Amino acid sequence: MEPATFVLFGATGDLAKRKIYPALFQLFVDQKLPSSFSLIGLGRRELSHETFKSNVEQSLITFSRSEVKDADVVKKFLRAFRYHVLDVDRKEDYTKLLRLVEEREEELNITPNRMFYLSVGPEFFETIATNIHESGLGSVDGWKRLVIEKPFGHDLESARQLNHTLNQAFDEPEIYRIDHYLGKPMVQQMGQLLHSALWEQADLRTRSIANIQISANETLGVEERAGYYDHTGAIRDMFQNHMLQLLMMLMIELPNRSSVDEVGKLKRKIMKSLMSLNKMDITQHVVRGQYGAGEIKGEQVVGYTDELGIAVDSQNDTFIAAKLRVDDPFWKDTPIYIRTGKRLKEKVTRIVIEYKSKGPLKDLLIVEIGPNEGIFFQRSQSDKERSDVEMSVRSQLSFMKESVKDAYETLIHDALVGDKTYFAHWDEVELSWEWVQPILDAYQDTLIPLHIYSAGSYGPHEADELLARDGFHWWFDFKNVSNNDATKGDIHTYEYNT
Ligand SMILES: NC(=O)C1=CN([C@@H]2O[C@H](COP(=O)(O)OP(=O)(O)OC[C@H]3O[C@@H](n4cnc5c(N)ncnc54)[C@H](OP(=O)(O)O)[C@@H]3O)[C@@H](O)[C@H]2O)C=CC1
Ligand SMILES: O=C1O[C@H](COP(=O)(O)O)[C@@H](O)[C@H](O)[C@H]1O
Repeated sequence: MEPATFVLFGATGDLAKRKIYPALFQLFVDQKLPSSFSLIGLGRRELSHETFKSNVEQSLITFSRSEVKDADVVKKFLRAFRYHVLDVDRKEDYTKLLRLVEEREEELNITPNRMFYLSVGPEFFETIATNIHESGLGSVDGWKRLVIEKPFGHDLESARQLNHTLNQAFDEPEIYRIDHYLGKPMVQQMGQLLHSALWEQADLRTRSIANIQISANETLGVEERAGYYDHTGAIRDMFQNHMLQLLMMLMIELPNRSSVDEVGKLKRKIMKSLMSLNKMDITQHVVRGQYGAGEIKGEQVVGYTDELGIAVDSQNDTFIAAKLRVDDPFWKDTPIYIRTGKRLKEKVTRIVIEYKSKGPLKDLLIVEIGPNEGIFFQRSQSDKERSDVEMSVRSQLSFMKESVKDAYETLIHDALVGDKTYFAHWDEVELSWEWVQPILDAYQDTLIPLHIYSAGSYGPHEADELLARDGFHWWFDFKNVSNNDATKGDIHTYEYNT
């Protein structure tokens, strides 16, 4: 792998501690970092190199997925780390940063390949990109790359504006937009696993699909992110990016497997084929919710507007469900239902493909993305009550060979080797915003009611009606789900109702 300097904006922040350092450490342990590697952490607070390193070490102890046992390994890893004080608005800080980066490149005798990772608030993205360009940090003989965290814009217009500014400093092939759902092992292996599953259940290959359901249900509430979340909501936080990416990743695999080289092109085609919603459709096809007080895993939790930092009269959405249609011969009769929300009954990200059938037995292909992973075939009796799911057969068709990797490990590694396959490309991002924008406008004009749902439920019952109108129901909204501690990854035991 080519040598590289990793310039990390936001090195003292939450994401760096929880995700970026543990991922880099794991890559180091797995010998997947360049042999000549330098990291320069940036933040406003004054820290010595040593204090910075010891903070990073602490974050490894707390968040690393493999136990940090060998002090020598950590010490070797931290040798690459330096800290530099930088305020994103102060141009002179970038000039000093350039000197430090060049010094380190000379010291290590490495080609100036620079990866700028923006783990800071989105309000800083444009300023930083511009200053990288103007300071000369981006004028390199080697490669330069910009890794950018979400959210990418607040709406269609701001996303276009942001992209325009970034393009003054970086070309599109140099911009790596992280969508951590694309780094999830199950999402990356979905194509391969789905096709081996369809090999086993060969008749499904030719059967028509009745509907598709994509759910990303969370038990967590807004946590400490009130400032961000209260003007973002479920639609911008999850739907516009992660949920639409899941949809694209699924649809490029059905009905036939596509070549990996074509991923970008196919995703664009899919987004273009999504039928856009007019005002009337939106009121009928989109359900918006906000959690009220309730009980999660036996504990009482407060409603959204009683959360710290949230306005008491906030009209922000913590839940969205939508019905999508695709203008394509294969998909034209197949509704796609997507939902995501906070403070729901269980933590699960799952895709259910329900096949058309004449009798009461329904054939389902289930892609479990997290916290459980695998592809299952299930033949189920479906009764009028949505939760009355009688499990007659459930067989695991495909499973992950390597399932423990964190999305950030994969994505940071891909960015270091210059593989953009699992990053969100501008066209997809723009098309996603284009699709979502009429819903944002409808929210703004209060055309869609905000339904309050009890924490610990599966969301507002209007989300059930969305499917019931078409003769369907959400699969696996179980009556009883016992979860263990969410912080340990939300492992469940399901109690099927028979
Ligand atoms: N945390 C998470 O779980 C996730 C975060 N993200 C995204 O990642 C990004 C970072 O989030 P997170 O780590 O949570 O945020 P934090 O608020 O925890 O950290 C922000 C970082 O930005 C630095 N910073 C703030 N203002 C300035 C400034 N004027 N000049 C230079 N540095 C500054 C802070 O350093 P200092 O205070 O030292 O200046 C700190 O290191 C955001 O875009 C967020 O949306 C995406 C997915 C999940
Ligand atoms: O990006 C985000 O994702 C998380 C959910 O991620 P998951 O990997 O646990 O499914 C969500 O909680 C957060 O609000 C959002 O910003």
